[in-house]
Amino acid sequence: MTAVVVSGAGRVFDGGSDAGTVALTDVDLTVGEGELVSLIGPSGCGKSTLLRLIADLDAPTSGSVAVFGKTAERARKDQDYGIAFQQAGLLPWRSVRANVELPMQLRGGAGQRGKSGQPNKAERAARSAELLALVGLTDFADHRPHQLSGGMQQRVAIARALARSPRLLLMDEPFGALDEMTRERLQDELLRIRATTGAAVVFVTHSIAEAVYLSDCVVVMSPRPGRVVATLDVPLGTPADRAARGIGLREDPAYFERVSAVREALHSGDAASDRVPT
Ligand SMILES: Nc1ncnc2c1ncn2[C@@H]1O[C@H](COP(=O)(O)OP(=O)(O)OP(=O)(O)O)[C@@H](O)[C@H]1O
Repeated sequence: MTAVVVSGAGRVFDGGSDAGTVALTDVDLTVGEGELVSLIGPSGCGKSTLLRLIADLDAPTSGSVAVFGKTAERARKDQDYGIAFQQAGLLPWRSVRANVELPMQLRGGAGQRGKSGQPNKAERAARSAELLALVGLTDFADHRPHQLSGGMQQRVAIARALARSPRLLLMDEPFGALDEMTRERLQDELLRIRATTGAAVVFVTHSIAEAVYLSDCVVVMSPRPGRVVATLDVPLGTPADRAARGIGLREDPAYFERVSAVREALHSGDAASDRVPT
């Protein structure tokens, strides 16, 4: 089943006495099961707004959003997706382990409760141990977030997003605040996590290189009002292949070719835009 289908979605923010801000117009987006799709475009083009529509943190003013064939609201209530944003957003008074276990302690949707109920304490402990091993933080389970580096905190946030084994991850510049070395390491970890979990991902980024390295498909958006100006496939192998190649992939001519193609699409989107300069 398709993970996400956005059809003709628009979002106009009410401007009070003004005409309002048209953030998105007529956006179509499809994310297949297990696929990683990046959204890239200039600042203010509506990438975060689009992600928020998928997460049901906001509603479109036109068009529709479906997540695994359900309304976005139903998918949110069923905890069908995990979210990771630029700021890790960990609870400072909780240990790393307790942060990862948090989504398992919150009540799930009706579907979730009907199926298997909430995980008990032993199940939560087993799951958090598994996830902390996945992101390489087993030795830090009892630390508090402030005792970790920014990159480690972001890994905790990713582990937390995976807690309920979602089939979909929504990530808004999750590595944006990190230095280049840490960022590349976490990109490799995300490829590995995808290879392990098979989760689909919608990934917002400003980095062309990051989008190409991680994605099966890069969706290029125009300056505001955001529209999809190009959808580029990135046939550089499965997540497992890419993770295994690591630096070799970053130096592959096929990778550079895709980086150039995305850059050209971004610039032609800029030129084609009817944006009024601000
Ligand atoms: N809650 C809101 N109220 C009014 N306008 C908003 C709101 N949220 C976003 N906007 C406007 O919608 C447009 C798109 O914003 P959005 O944050 O989605 O862009 P973005 O592409 O994610 O930007 P960036 O790359 O800088 O993070 C902007 O013009 C912004 O001012």
